[in-house]
Amino acid sequence: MLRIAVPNKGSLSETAAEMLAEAGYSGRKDSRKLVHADVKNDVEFFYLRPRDIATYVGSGALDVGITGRDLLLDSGSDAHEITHLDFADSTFRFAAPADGDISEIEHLAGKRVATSYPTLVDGFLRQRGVEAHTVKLDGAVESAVQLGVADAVADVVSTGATLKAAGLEIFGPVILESTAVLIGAPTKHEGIERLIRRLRGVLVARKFVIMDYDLPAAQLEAAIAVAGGIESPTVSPLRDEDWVAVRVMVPSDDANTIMDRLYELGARAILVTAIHAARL
Ligand SMILES: Nc1ncnc2c1ncn2[C@@H]1O[C@H](COP(=O)(O)OP(=O)(O)OP(=O)(O)O)[C@@H](O)[C@H]1O
Ligand SMILES: O=P(O)(O)OC[C@H]1O[C@H](OP(=O)(O)OP(=O)(O)O)[C@H](O)[C@@H]1O
Ligand SMILES: [Mg+2]
Repeated sequence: MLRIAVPNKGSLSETAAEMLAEAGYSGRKDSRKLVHADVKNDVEFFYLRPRDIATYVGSGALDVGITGRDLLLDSGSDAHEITHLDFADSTFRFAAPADGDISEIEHLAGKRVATSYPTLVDGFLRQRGVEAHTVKLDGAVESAVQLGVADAVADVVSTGATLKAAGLEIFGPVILESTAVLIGAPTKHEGIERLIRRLRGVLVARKFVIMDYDLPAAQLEAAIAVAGGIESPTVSPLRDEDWVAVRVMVPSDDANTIMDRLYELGARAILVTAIHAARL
């Protein structure tokens, strides 16, 4: 049985559970349950704190897990990143009071930096020869400066709203671009390939839609230049020989722009449908 670590709470847990459900796995029904076996698919899920997942997978106790790239790197574990999962995108940045005297990484020398990711931050500062003191906090790191326990922070930034509300401003280089990732144990379990294929299928189903349209045959090359599909569009004859029917996968975010451009080329009856599952 493939043993899979999934986040039991926090920002990653809901989407991770949704993706596994879309990949055809059964999940726990009761949010307090810590283990769930999906016997039909020969996998067992362990619901763990996101921060602990890399430790379990790196030790080989579990075969694979879903966590954040920032948490993986901060853990220092032997687990490795297999693939990104396209959610929980964030950057990891330094920030300090907007009107203060810290605006470059060098200004952190001798200062206190609050963070929930001390290994990551210490390593980054050391690499750049800056000697600062990290203050380890569990969360709500943005309040540390206002409350006087630190001079600057290093934390996850998504919209930037939390930093702004705390009167802090980003400075210095990007410490890390993070995202949710699938991580694997040092020794590979044979069942992992099927899980990866299923999750990649979910990513495609989430990211792409199918577009069907009818087009004057003479415009085919121009239309393919607008939307070329993943490999090559399906082109079928219509009863009227001057027209063809085209089917192509397009990124869902671009669907409306592509429809506009195809319409301008003469395409008609443009239909967009969702993909429920995919194996490319
Ligand atoms: N606002 C956010 N946007 C995107 N990703 C985020 C955000 N906040 C946290 N993350 C990501 O979620 C992961 C942290 O998981 P964790 O469960 O600790 O989230 P959390 O929301 O901080 O949970 P907690 O309830 O303990 O605060 C990290 O990979 C981090 O980059
Ligand atoms: O840039 P933003 O969109 O404002 O998001 C970033 C904030 O989100 C997370 O906090 P979370 O809600 O997880 O609380 P925490 O600090 O207690 O972990 C993260 O730690 C930042 O504080
Ligand atoms: Mg958080």
